[in-house]
Amino acid sequence: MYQIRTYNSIAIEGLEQFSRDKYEVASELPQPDGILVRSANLLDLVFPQQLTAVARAGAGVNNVPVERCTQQGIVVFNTPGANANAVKELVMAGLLLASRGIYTGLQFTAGLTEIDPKSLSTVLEREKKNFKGQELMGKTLGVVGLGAIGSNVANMALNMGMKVIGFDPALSVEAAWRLPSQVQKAENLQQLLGRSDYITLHVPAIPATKNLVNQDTLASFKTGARLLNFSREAIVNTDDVLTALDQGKLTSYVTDFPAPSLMGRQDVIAMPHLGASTREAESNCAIMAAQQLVDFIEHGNIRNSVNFPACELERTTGYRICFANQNVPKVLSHVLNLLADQNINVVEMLNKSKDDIAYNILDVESAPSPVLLDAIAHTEHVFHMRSL
Ligand SMILES: NC(=O)c1ccc[n+]([C@@H]2O[C@H](COP(=O)([O-])OP(=O)(O)OC[C@H]3O[C@@H](n4cnc5c(N)ncnc54)[C@H](O)[C@@H]3O)[C@@H](O)[C@H]2O)c1
Ligand SMILES: O=C(O)[C@H](O)COP(=O)(O)O
Repeated sequence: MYQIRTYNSIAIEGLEQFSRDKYEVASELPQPDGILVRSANLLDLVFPQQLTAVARAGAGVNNVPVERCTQQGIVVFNTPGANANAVKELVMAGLLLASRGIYTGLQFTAGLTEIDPKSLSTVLEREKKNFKGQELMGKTLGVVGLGAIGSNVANMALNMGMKVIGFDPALSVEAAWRLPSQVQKAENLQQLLGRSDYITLHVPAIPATKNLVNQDTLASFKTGARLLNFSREAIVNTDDVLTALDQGKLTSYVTDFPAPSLMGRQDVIAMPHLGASTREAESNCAIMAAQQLVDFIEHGNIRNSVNFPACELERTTGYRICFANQNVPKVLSHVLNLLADQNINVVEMLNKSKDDIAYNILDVESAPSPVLLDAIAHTEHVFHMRSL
């Protein structure tokens, strides 16, 4: 039996991907083969010896110690795009909340519990001027990061009659194809910030994006701009945003990652990390993460890993050897020689690399002996080996 340890509650549709005759899935397993996680913080977790994979049912992997996983031969997966529509829809709500007096207006009407019903309409009509807003149509939205979520948001904004300008220095070819031609491409962040009435952030939390919005970049914003952060807390310097709000540089800040100092302000709309919290997104992410985990655990296939190369091979024989090694010459040829020395024929094989890591799948004609497998596992530069 394989063991899968869950952190966070994972949608049932995902858990159903693990057949009961092969898998034990629970939140309290001491020696898991795989981990399934959402936002739980694994940064300080000591990983058990036989752990082979961590699957993040979602996009951001800043709660997973990816570098340490790589060093320990643990493959980290995420689920690109599986919750993008959910985030896009909440960004749409965020744009409206930042534009109209919805939030303050609701607070006002909620406080009218004691009012005389006969005067209600008079009071509402008298006070509504306090909650006047502006329309999105014709305004410019700056989208920072044009990946799965950013490109969806750009499309949505165009459909709402907004102009859209985008910035993404590392746009993938796939993402570029998804992007509507009406999206203007900013040459740099500063240009985007200076042209946008609304700015929405859709970048990963990585060292390069830490404090991306800070005192200096805020200086490039149009006065009165509105900022939306559905990415991560670390991408925005909260103190600098508070100063910008106080000085009127920013009109409002909508965030899915509220810091304590942001609470209780009328110009901050703070949500409790709700971006991916829809039935559909939770299910999509859980199914995708679980299927990737099963395919890796049972067949060694790698799809949507953030630290290992993509490597998928249809099974051609009953004997499969998978191994990972430092991406240096002669490792694969050494392993092939070990197999040849034992008269073991390779029927199909795939070798892929990503940065410093190479990963190999070898389908062989006959059963490799424990001694041969041991020799492969101990080949110089090999740091992970499984016979499946
Ligand atoms: N609020 C939520 O619940 C929620 C849900 C999903 C994702 N997220 C966050 O949103 C992030 C983006 O998700 P995604 O699915 O669109 O990921 P993605 O990988 O598809 O897109 C991220 C894009 O950001 C770009 N990028 C990286 N550094 C950049 C920089 N310095 N400037 C501009 N662009 C840069 C990348 O090239 C990529 O195109 C995630 O990493 C996660 O932190 C939040
Ligand atoms: O990166 C993500 O996918 C989101 O932040 C969603 O996180 P969650 O799965 O904890 O809702």
